[in-house]
Amino acid sequence: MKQILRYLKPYLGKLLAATVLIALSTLCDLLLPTWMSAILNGGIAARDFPAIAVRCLQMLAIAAVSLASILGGTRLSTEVVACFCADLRADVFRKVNTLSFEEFGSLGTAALVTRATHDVDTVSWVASMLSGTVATIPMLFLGGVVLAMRKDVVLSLVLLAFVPLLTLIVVLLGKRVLPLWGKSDDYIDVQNALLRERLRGIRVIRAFNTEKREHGRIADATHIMAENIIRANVSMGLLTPLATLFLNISALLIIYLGGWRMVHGVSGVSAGDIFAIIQYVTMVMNGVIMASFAIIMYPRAQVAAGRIHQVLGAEGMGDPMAGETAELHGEIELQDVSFSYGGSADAISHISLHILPGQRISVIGGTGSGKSTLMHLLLGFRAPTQGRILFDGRDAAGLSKHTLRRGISSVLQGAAIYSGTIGENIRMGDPDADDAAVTEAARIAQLSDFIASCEGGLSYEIRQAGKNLSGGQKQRLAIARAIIKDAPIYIFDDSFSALDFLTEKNLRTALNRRIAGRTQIVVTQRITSAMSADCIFVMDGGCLVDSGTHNELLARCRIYREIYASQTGGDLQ
Ligand SMILES: Nc1ncnc2c1ncn2[C@@H]1O[C@H](COP(=O)(O)OP(=O)(O)OP(=O)(O)O)[C@@H](O)[C@H]1O
Repeated sequence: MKQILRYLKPYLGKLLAATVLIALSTLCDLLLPTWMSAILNGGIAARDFPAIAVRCLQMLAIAAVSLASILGGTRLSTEVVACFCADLRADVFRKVNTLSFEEFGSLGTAALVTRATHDVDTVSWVASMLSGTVATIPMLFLGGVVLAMRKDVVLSLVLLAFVPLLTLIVVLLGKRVLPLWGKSDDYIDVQNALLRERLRGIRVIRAFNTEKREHGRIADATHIMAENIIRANVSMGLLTPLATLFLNISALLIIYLGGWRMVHGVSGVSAGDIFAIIQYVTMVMNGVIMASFAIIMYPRAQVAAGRIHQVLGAEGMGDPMAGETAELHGEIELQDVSFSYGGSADAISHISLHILPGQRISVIGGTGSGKSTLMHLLLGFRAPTQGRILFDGRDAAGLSKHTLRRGISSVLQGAAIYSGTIGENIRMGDPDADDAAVTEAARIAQLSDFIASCEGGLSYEIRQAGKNLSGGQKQRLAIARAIIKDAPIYIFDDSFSALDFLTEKNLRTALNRRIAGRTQIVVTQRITSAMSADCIFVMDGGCLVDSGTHNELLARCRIYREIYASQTGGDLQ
């Protein structure tokens, strides 16, 4: 919690001002019953109208100060809480960007969304407490008790009976609802993950007509959460009626006892005093409810803070070589590289290869043979568990992430497209590119006709994740984004699979012209996409089984020949 509360530091001035203003408003509220009692005692009872008028004006002034200060205080407090949440969310998002793939895997995307939304909201309750109620609670409690006692000590003792009872009830309710809240909070991750996955795959669900079954699955998952929330809210719903009951009983007791003492002349308490004491008892009880509620809420906020800290405190990928700035020239060497995702088998096993600057490379292999994993290692997303990767003879471990990312332009499998315009999506590759450069990249990616057909051209709005684009349009847009970046190495991981033969041919011709002299690695399962490369690497079961030109491999590599035969219908040679 301490680390999370650090986010209030920039707003300490406003927080303090909010606290002072809200405290001032509470002070005014505490004065009002005394003034009212003075009107009843000194004005109404004495039939002194000028005194009544003066007191009324004074009360009006006090109420006006109270109103102005509560408005100002609430405004500041709201601002502090909103900024606190915004800063915390921004930091969670910033941290998420630096998480390693292992951390991503262990936390899960849905949980990360929950941390940045629901958990931040829960923790923001502490911020709002600190920027307001923190002063109100002791003032209501102490002020109420002292001012009530000043009127009549015996009548004020009613508080002694009801305050502990009310506290006990709130604490018991808290004990009951806290685990229920905890369970429903835990379930938010599960629910988010289910919803996210199902919404992403909504087309498949519709295509296979499984809406009913999926609906049932989500309903089952949310049912548990709903059950806990209902039970918690029903319990908490008891608080207001019980508090009102206690208030009414205590008011009756004060009136009864006060009336008895007044009639029997036991004390000099007046009707005005009895009225004021009832008001103060109400204030004290409100203070008690607020304090007890704070005691209940704090552990919940603490759990949320711990969950946020899971993200903020994560080690992240880090960059031990940050600050290092080398220029890559396109030479890549792998020396006995292996990589494991943590399972028993290596995803990549003892791979050694050498790529010269400017070479056009294809990596071909069956599904799951380790092609994408190999590309992720080159991009520095993961580090080899064994062996070395060298760029221009320099160990990649000695290069900064910045050097690697500036030196390699890539289209990853499943081309990610973002909401925004076509132009904005392409410019992600080079934010400084002018319209002419964007248009040229789009031309090479065979997107010109599509862009011309879109209303607004480059300004055409793409919906979230490219929902209004076809698979081939998404791939070409991602290719345009990679092309616009000027880099010595280009990686295309399964980036042409959604293109028809002619479009791929035209695109590859224009691409080869554009990036001639740069190292080009095309990962593919299609023989037609691989065969024109200077060198083809054949992968199988995480191993590099052979490498060479198309003709060399046809002549000597059984796996390559099988791939060739299966895709061209040609006989095995
Ligand atoms: N994040 C991951 N966690 C655990 N195992 C993984 C992960 N990603 C891939 N693998 C495993 O590593 C192996 C290689 O996967 P990879 O994605 O590199 O293959 P690929 O050749 O690119 O396959 P495809 O052509 O189907 O994309 C597979 O057995 C796969 O199950």
